[in-house]
Amino acid sequence: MAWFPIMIELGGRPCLVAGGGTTAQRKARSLLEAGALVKVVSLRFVAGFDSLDVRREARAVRPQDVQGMALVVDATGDPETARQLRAACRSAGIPFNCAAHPEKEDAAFPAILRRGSLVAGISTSGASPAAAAWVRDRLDDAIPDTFEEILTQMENLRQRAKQRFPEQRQRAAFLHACLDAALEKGAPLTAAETDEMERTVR
Ligand SMILES: C[C@@]1(CC(=O)O)c2cc3[nH]c(cc4nc(cc5[nH]c(cc(n2)[C@H]1CCC(=O)O)[C@@](C)(CC(=O)O)[C@@H]5CCC(=O)O)C(CC(=O)O)=C4CCC(=O)O)c(CCC(=O)O)c3CC(=O)O
Ligand SMILES: NC(=O)C1=CN([C@@H]2O[C@H](COP(=O)(O)OP(=O)(O)OC[C@H]3O[C@@H](n4cnc5c(N)ncnc54)[C@H](O)[C@@H]3O)[C@@H](O)[C@H]2O)C=CC1
Repeated sequence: MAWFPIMIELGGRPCLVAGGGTTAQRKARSLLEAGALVKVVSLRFVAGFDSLDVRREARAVRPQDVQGMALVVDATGDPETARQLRAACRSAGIPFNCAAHPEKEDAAFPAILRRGSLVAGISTSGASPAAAAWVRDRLDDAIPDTFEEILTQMENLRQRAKQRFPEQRQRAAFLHACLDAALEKGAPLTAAETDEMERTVR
């Protein structure tokens, strides 16, 4: 296995989940957290779907269902359904995730950590989803509670650095110095502290 991690924009984009079991429920929730418009087609649905903001269709899934989707997830556990959906996705150029047969998929779900703008996806190349989740949880423990606020400040400081420093080298030095100082302090810097950083770098 040699998987390449890539971030894909799913906000406001339609995604199909085939199957209505607990695995489909977890995949659907994960897609909703990314802002996707989720349609779930399944013969039956577990009760957990009642609290999810998805469009449900109670029927067998068909290859035509993949049309117009940004991503398709098969969580039916049925090899023939997986084969048909994968073929339909392949010919339409749509990324396909198969919960039960990783060897048949083009895309896998990692264990995900979200903290404001931070998104981390951890994979073990299919070896152990439990181990991927364990690494995600350790990462979660290691990142301070204030990280989200610091990240918001860093986003603003990047705009400021682009305006104030003509050279990339200065911009990078300023941004690294601000990040190190904020993490050391455990909170976003004050205006006086960022002004001081700017003077130091000049
Ligand atoms: C290849 C991959 C394809 C994909 O689903 O995209 C895949 C495949 C399979 N998973 C199986 C089982 C379980 N998976 C989970 C949970 C998660 N599985 C996830 C991802 C992936 N699972 C992809 C690779 C990820 C990587 O590279 O590491 C996570 C990270 C993300 C997510 O699903 O959203 C999420 C943790 C999320 C979290 O905690 O946040 C649990 C629940 C638990 O752990 O309690 C169990 C039951 C316990 C167990 O079996 O360990 C089986 C065997 C099924 C069987 O036995 O019938 C297969 C098929 C096979 O391997 O053959
Ligand atoms: N990737 C992962 O993280 C995990 C994958 N799995 C695998 O994923 C598969 C699904 O797991 P569960 O949700 O526990 O199974 P499940 O049997 O509870 O759910 C399967 C769902 O698919 C529906 N379905 C079956 N054939 C269909 C069809 N042709 N059209 C529409 N709907 C159809 C069923 O009505 C049911 O709702 C299993 O094969 C399991 O081995 C299981 C756990 C985790």
